[in-house]
Amino acid sequence: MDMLQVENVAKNFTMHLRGGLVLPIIAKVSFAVAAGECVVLGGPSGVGKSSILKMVYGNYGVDAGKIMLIHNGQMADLASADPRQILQMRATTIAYVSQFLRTVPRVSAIDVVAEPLVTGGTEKAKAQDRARQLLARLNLPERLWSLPPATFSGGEQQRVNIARGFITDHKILLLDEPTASLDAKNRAVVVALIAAKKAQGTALLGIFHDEEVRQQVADRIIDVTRFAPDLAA
Ligand SMILES: Nc1ncnc2c1ncn2[C@@H]1O[C@H](COP(=O)(O)OP(=O)(O)OP(=O)(O)O)[C@@H](O)[C@H]1O
Repeated sequence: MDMLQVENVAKNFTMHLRGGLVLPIIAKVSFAVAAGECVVLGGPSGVGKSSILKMVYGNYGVDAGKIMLIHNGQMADLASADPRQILQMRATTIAYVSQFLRTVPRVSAIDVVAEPLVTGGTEKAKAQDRARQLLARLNLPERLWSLPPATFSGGEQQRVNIARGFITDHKILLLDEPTASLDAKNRAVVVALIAAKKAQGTALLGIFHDEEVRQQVADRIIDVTRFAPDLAA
């Protein structure tokens, strides 16, 4: 069953500082991701992979097309959803591991990780237990768990970010280079966590530059070059 269907999506960027110049980035982006499948976006740097992920998460607006997902048992179009609806979709349906953790002052790593579960109504102590399990699995030293991640290393912050993205049972999980700053041992943990999500029926859509990781996780690779806009039109 398709959990996510991207249909004829297009994205332009308008350069307001350059007299409103419109840059077409991608067009006619169409693909689907089924439950239990990991689809990887491929293609050269600058081709639009991150832009697609940001549109699917609602961070970037969409200039044309639809982003259909099963939300609360019904098909819904994220591309035309209002901000309040997008936040509801993020609370229950669609999760995202960004390239970099956005740290919040004075919030401990455990609470940063537990927050998406608490927001979804899980009791705080239970959410923190789950957060501890994930941080241990990702080999984050226990002495760091109660500290705010602002001073953590790049790889430590990324592991907090991964734990936060993987803690819920959302049916769609977006991954923007989750293994980029990790060592081999922790890359292998992330590959195993992805396999577990697939086995649970999660639909995963991601960007992985590491060829070995990509081969291990991808059921299908979509070359985004094929969505380059037809500039002759
Ligand atoms: N907010 C923005 N404003 C203007 N142009 C943007 C914006 N975001 C992305 N772009 C442009 O859109 C194009 C696609 O960028 P995107 O980050 O999606 O590519 P990518 O395939 O993910 O690249 P990489 O592999 O290097 O991360 C690039 O030419 C980029 O400069």
